[in-house]
Amino acid sequence: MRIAVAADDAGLELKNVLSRMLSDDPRVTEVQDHGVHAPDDDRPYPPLGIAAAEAVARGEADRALLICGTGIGMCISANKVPGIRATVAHDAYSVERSVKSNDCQVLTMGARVVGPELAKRVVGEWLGHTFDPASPSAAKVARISAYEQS
Ligand SMILES: O=C(CO)[C@H](O)COP(=O)(O)O
Repeated sequence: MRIAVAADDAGLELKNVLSRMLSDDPRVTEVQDHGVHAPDDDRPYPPLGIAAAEAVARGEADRALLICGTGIGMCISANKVPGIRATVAHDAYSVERSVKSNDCQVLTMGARVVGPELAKRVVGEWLGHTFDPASPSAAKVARISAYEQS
């Protein structure tokens, strides 16, 4: 699985922790880091999250993991990219349903909301879930896509 990651300065430290974890995970074949890379880089979250979400939309990454202070700004930004379904989540059940019910390709987290150990646990679980296009949820997700395309 190819994962695009991005964070603003509030999320940089957690992004680095999670990127290292992803790089060590055998399920992950590539981590694409869209920045920021230094704590004095104060670029705002929208272009960073949008760049990572666009990589998913173009098929260059399978999923994206985006970090800001709350995860909310990254989530709103990523959801503006056509074809992207992004969610903020900090718990195991929500990340599971975000994939299995909603076919979300983007997970966003808040570095000011969740600690690194819980975040690592939740991201590890996230990697293990896949969407079943034959499930009853698929028709509901298709309704979202149809609205977007109309
Ligand atoms: O959490 C953020 C956006 O949702 C971001 O890290 C900080 O945004 P700000 O409160 O507007 O500075």
